[in-house]
Amino acid sequence: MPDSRAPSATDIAPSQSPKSASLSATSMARALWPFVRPYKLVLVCAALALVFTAGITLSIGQGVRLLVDEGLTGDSTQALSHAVFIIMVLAVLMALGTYTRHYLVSWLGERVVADLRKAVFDHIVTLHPSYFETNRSGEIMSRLTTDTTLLQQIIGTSFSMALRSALMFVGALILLLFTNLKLSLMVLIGVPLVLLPITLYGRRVRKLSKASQDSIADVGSYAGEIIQHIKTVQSYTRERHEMQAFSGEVEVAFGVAKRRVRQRSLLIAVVILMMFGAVSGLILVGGNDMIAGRITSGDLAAFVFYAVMMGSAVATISEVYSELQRATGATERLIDLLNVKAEIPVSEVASSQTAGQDTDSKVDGAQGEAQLAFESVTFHYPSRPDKPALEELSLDVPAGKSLALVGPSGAGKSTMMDLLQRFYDPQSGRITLNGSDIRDLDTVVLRSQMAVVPQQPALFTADVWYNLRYGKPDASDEEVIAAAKAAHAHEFIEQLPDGYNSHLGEQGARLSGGQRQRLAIARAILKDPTILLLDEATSALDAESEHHVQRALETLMKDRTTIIIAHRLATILHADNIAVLENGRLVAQGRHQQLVESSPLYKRLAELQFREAQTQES
Ligand SMILES: Nc1ncnc2c1ncn2[C@@H]1O[C@H](COP(=O)(O)OP(=O)(O)OP(=O)(O)O)[C@@H](O)[C@H]1O
Repeated sequence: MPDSRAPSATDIAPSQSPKSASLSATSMARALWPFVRPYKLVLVCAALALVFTAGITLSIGQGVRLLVDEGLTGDSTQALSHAVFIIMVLAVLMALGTYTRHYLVSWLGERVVADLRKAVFDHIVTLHPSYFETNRSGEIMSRLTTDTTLLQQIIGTSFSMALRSALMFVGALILLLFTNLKLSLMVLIGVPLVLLPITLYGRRVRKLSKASQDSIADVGSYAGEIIQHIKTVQSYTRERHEMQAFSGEVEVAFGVAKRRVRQRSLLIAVVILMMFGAVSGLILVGGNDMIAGRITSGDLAAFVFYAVMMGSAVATISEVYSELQRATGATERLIDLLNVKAEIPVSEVASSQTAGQDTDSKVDGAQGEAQLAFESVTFHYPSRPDKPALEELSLDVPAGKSLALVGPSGAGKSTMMDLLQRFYDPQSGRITLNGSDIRDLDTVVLRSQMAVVPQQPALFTADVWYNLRYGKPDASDEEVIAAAKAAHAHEFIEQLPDGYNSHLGEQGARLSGGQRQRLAIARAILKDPTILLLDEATSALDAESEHHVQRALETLMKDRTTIIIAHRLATILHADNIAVLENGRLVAQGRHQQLVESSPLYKRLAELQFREAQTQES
């Protein structure tokens, strides 16, 4: 049975350059081969079944000849039953062979595509965040779904159809030549004559079907957008307008579909006419030969059988050929995606985790005290090479102490957090953890020591348990509840419709900003990191929420090395050190009182904070 090792992105031949021009069918096969290779045995069995059924189908022609000559036109009932018996045996063998072929080939298509999807997804989650800034998520999703489905069709159906048709064509041709040379030549000339117009016409119909599919996709995305923005639509009372606009989209789709249906109906009519015309021609010539006694009626019947078989084999091959062209596009896009290099090296620990090895010891060994330092760090975002987001920045955060970052919007505060987590590496200078460059650490070892509480905490469409355990999946229920209590989240969680089993996320329970932050804080408390990266919510929380969040944060920050993008005065006042940033540079650092006296920028920012705090209190 199949080898269980599924290929990974690294199995792809490096010679496949991402910029390669449109792939040829052979290079497509070469690109996909690593995914098919583990299932060689299935492939061989499927090929055997295919050859077997093709052989049986071809021998049915001989059965037909026997049936006509001995059974139908002869006068022995025994010969008739004998001929029917042979046909039945052939039919049973064909059914068995077809079952095996169909099952194995479809299995192979599904299996290969499942592996391909996994390889693409596994690769995507290791990619650099900036990749997702330049590539739309919808496009990446469609590669995972639409492109892979197309390949499944090719591997699972079309390819075996083409192979079968090729075998049939050659087999039928040989049998024809043996039976009657004159009629065979007629077929050889007739098949292309009949197929050419059908193929050309078929291409037009296919183009229209693609247009039709596209316009249906437009209808879908139009409806999707309206549903997503339904509140805006209703509050601006645009329902009628949207109905009309949608109706317009639907009518366009109908118009395209109508043209396609008309062409397709015409194509069917043409096919019928041409096929019957060609067969009638054969019967006319062959029938004359039969009357003249040069061939038997069975020969003629077998002849027509093989001629039709050849015609449909050629038709199938031309159909598959155009599908293959669509599939090369899909393969190319998938291979390009698999070839995108992760700029930050993929973690060895993460790779061995996927391979099921024990990695806890490596990760745990890195825990302990955490002293952080930025040493003359200069960093440009890849999309902004001319403007540094951080410039010659040097800062120390002693183990267990807190550093508050303040500064106007765009000063570089979030960039510092990104660099600490190694979403990017600085172009010059270095960031150290306990004296060693974080570039020398495995990303999993580095990130496992950190917990991040972002401004807009990400909640997954799952229950509270799952969301809180995200950073520590093996935490017990008691540990989760203790973390929620420490984060002042337990009470409101209990009040949710299903308590800890309530579903959150997109369509889940609606949580306030403060509640979301407290869930994120609980998640961080549960992870129990040595380094804490906090981005305080900028939107004003109500006094009670603010109080809860502040107390939760105090619990969380205790004895941990903390870097916090501070928007609240209380946080700033309690920080061990405050760094004032402006345009990517460190302009001042110290405690609150020192800075009020020494830094005009800080003084201004602090005054704004005071004013806001006072307004909120009054
Ligand atoms: N992904 C990105 N690609 C290119 N430039 C970016 C990217 N993210 C941020 N920048 C730029 O880098 C600079 C620093 O941005 P950063 O987000 O670190 O500022 P910030 O101090 O966190 O601001 P805010 O308080 O508004 O969040 C800004 O000029 C910003 O436009």
